[in-house]
Amino acid sequence: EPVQDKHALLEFLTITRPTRSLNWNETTPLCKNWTGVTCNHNESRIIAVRLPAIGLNGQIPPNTLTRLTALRILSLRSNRISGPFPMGFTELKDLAFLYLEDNDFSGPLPIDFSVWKKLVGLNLSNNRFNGTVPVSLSGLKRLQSLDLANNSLSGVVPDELSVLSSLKQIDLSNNNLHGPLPKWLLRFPPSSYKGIGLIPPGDVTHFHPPPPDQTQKKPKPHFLGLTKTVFLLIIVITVFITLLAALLFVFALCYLRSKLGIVKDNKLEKKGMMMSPEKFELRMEEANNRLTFFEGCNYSFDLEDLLRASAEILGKGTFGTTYKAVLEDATSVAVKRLKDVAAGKRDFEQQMEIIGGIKHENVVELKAYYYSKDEKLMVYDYFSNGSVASLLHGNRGENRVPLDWETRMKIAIGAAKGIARIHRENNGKLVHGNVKSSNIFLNSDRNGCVSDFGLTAVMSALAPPISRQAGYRAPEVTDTRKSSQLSDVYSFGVVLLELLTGKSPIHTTAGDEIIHLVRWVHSVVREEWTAEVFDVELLRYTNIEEEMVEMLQIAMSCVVKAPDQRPKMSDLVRLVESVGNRQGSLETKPEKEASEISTPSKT
Ligand SMILES: Nc1ncnc2c1ncn2[C@@H]1O[C@H](COP(=O)(O)OP(=O)(O)OP(=O)(O)O)[C@@H](O)[C@H]1O
Repeated sequence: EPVQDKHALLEFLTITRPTRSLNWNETTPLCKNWTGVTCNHNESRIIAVRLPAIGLNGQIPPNTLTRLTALRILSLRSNRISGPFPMGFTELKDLAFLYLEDNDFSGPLPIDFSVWKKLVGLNLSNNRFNGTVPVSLSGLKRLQSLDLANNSLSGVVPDELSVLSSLKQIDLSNNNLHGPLPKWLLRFPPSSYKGIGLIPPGDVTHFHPPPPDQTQKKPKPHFLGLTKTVFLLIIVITVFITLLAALLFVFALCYLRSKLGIVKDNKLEKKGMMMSPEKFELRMEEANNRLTFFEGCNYSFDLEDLLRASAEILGKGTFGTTYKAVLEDATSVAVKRLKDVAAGKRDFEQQMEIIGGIKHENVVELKAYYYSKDEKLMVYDYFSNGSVASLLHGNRGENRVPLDWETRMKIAIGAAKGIARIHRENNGKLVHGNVKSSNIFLNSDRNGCVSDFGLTAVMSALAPPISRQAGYRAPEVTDTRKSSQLSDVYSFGVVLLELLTGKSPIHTTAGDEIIHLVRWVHSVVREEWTAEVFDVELLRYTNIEEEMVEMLQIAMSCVVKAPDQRPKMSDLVRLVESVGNRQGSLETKPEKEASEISTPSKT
């Protein structure tokens, strides 16, 4: 463990006291546990510190972070750090990425940037830096992205920066820069230098008074009148052209914004794609929004990190698409990208607060969310073992590991407890709204825990029914907003049937007949062929029949048509637990191989 680096960070923490608490502790292993900190391969040095939006205030204390001389990534963005650019950073010669944007830094930029020869990304935007753009930036041969937007930089844009051949993005917009627009800057989009007084070559909109004509005689009164008219005419024409240009600019901006929406959408869906900081900046300007983390969340990344992360689609569901995102520091998270959100920002945020406020071992915790006009995201821990749906129905090949009875019971008990917990929230009014096996995961104790709840309240009422959900949907639920706690009970009953039968809620037979699980179970039970209902994979256990039948009865009581005849979730916890806790149930061992079993059949 890098002890020296650890002390430097602890000193930094003691002095700065961020408003969001960090889990940095002298006694815990830094490289494994500390939020926002990444070590090198052999854990001898810290190579990355990412502390975005943790409420850092005041100046960076000297001789703290600057002792982390192996640092390659430093992100202190989106805090309230003030004071001059920390000159001690010259010690951090290995820095490849420096993110200090969205702070309150002021004063001039360092004169000599050549000390950070390895810099690839530099973002100092949205501060109050003044002075000139340092010529020494031209020495950063690896620099790919430079963002100095929204500061008070003045002077001209140095022509010397033309040598930055690796530069892919630059943003100098909204500064007090003036003078001619350097030719090299023209290879970047106009948004890179919008809002500054640079004069494009051959600009006709700038009025240059004609040089005084020495040979001209003193103008006669009528001639003077005519000059005035011409002068006024020029002013009118100039004003007209300027207005026209402004109008065109606004149109162009709107067009660009709508375009960016599409670009971003596509990118998110492509693995490993990155959104350019300048486009991102524009989006952020538009939304003025950040990821909102819930208390106790030990993640330390922000939206930009998330958008940069490599992403893989896990699946498309009722409320949107879920991605697995792998961040720079190898953390994996599941990001749900919602579609058809009807709620406004305030209602959405309120609902997220309700959802994120639930901390329970059987409820998948919402870690963070994001809301903007065009994008609504929810961030969860990623469950690498997959959902109960994939454990039950996935991998039918040779190396399939059947889900044993003990695990199925733990899933049922855990899910019941989780849903019951959700039903107690918001004065007992919160509805899960989407109980199904693909929304149930195994927690660290291999108990079921439920996810993807509380969304019906914010979604559009017209969400089209999706067949996969249809199998779980109670008959009275004609659109997703009509979900209730009793319709959750119905869906939970379907999950129980799924666990007992090993069949999907809607599936097709070999003869392409569509089978609705609830109806099928009803028909089989009615004909008193109950044993035929159970999953073949369960029939190898000889001492669980009674429990299976009891569970089947519980499941059937949940899926009755009349909502008020269904049990409450709190009752179900007791019922399911009483079956699960039965002596022997949780220690059942298979006694027969699946191949030895002959299932009862209708004859
Ligand atoms: N936190 C997570 N970790 C791992 N996989 C997840 C996570 N959240 C969702 N998934 C998986 O991603 C896929 C898509 O999930 P999503 O919730 O978007 O759709 P769904 O569960 O199929 O339908 P619905 O939107 O109706 O819940 C599913 O297979 C789901 O199990």
